Amino acid sequence: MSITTSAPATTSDASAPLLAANALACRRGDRVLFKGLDLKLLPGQVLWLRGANGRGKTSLLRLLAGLSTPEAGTVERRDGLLYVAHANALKEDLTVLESLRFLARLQGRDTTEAALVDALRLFGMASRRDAPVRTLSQGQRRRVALSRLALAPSAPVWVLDEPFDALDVDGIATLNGLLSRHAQAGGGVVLTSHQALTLSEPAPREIQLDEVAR
Ligand SMILES: Nc1ncnc2c1ncn2[C@@H]1O[C@H](COP(=O)(O)OP(=O)(O)OP(=O)(O)O)[C@@H](O)[C@H]1O
Repeated sequence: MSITTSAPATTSDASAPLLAANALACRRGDRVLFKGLDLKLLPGQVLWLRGANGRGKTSLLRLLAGLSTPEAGTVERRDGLLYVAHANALKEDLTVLESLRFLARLQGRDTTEAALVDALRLFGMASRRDAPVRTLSQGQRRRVALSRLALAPSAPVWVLDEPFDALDVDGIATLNGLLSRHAQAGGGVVLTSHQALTLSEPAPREIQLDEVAR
């Protein structure tokens, strides 16, 4: 069974998918969370993965990112994927700048300090570059974690778990702008969000995990 999407196909259907899940099944413990799940992410698309708490959104994102192995099915992805987990994975005792450098290196990126500061500036965090992470609010931590998205050149596929969590109105606008530019440049995004999206360009395609077979 295929998952359903709420928007019609886009004109980029002719392009090769950035990411494709085929007949995917996921088991956590003794429970099958979903099975027979098909999904394609085309260049220029933002997919909004929805579903009730515990339905398996994070589990699916981790499968798409190659961080866990499916019970059945396959995931095909182009080279270059950036995964931002729900947890910010920032070290409390590092500074903001050190944290972003560390995250960039985990991605295999050796980025100049100027580029790191530019990315922080986009999220309004450049002035806190020397502050220890432990002194930041939740929203500020989210901004630092998301600054990875602003490091150019970026991976074509972004997999983002609750990226809007804890962001204020300005932070949401900044992230929306980044998502739009990424899609316009031919990238693709799969994200989860319990809050309604305000992104309009491109209009996100909804994927309702509650409708997928267990
Ligand atoms: N390590 C684990 N071992 C066993 N079961 C797990 C494990 N991690 C998660 N689960 C279970 O898998 C199910 C799906 O969890 P997941 O985090 O993917 O859901 P979600 O849709 O992202 O939820 P939420 O909206 O609450 O973030 C849950 O019922 C959870 O209890």
